[in-house]
Amino acid sequence: MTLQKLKVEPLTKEAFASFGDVIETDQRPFRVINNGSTRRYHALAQVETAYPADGDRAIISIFRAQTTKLPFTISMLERHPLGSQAFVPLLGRTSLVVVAPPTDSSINNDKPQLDLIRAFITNGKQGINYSRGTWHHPVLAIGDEDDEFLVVDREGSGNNCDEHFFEEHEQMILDYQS
Ligand SMILES: NC(=O)N[C@@H](O)C(=O)O
Ligand code: NI
Repeated sequence: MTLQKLKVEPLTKEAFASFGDVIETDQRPFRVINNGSTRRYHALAQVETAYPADGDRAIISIFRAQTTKLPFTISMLERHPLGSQAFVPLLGRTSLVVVAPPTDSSINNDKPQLDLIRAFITNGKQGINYSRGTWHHPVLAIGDEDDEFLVVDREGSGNNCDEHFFEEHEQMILDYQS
């Protein structure tokens, strides 16, 4: 059985719009602050939490991710129905991002739409913020050694991680040569 190979696209704000935000400074507006010494690239992304009145909190973590050996089989995607999740590279390395648009978590057997799954390569300076409910593969570091990301996501009550495992014939191959 030949699995579909995902086309890897360069990450851009426009291409990623239905999945979330790209956190970057290239071509972005800024405010000059601190007596002219600093550019503030303001509100590049919004942290979403489902139940702020019930104590949902936005938290900041660091993920040290082992490198993913390519080619890699995408056998599952996950989503966070109760909040957004942002990954910002700390070591300036490129990484791969595999996403599908959010779907209606209120219906049974809700799952990613196979034909809408897309793969992106970051430029090493770009971070991403998955919108609440965006299907995505867990972090995919592809450098020669472990990578590190600053992660901003939601802490609170309830299940905030749905996983969907594909049928074997639905799995996809992810590969990338720089
Ligand atoms: N589970 C967890 O904290 N990490 C994943 O959500 C991920 O997207 O890597
Ligand atoms: Ni996640």
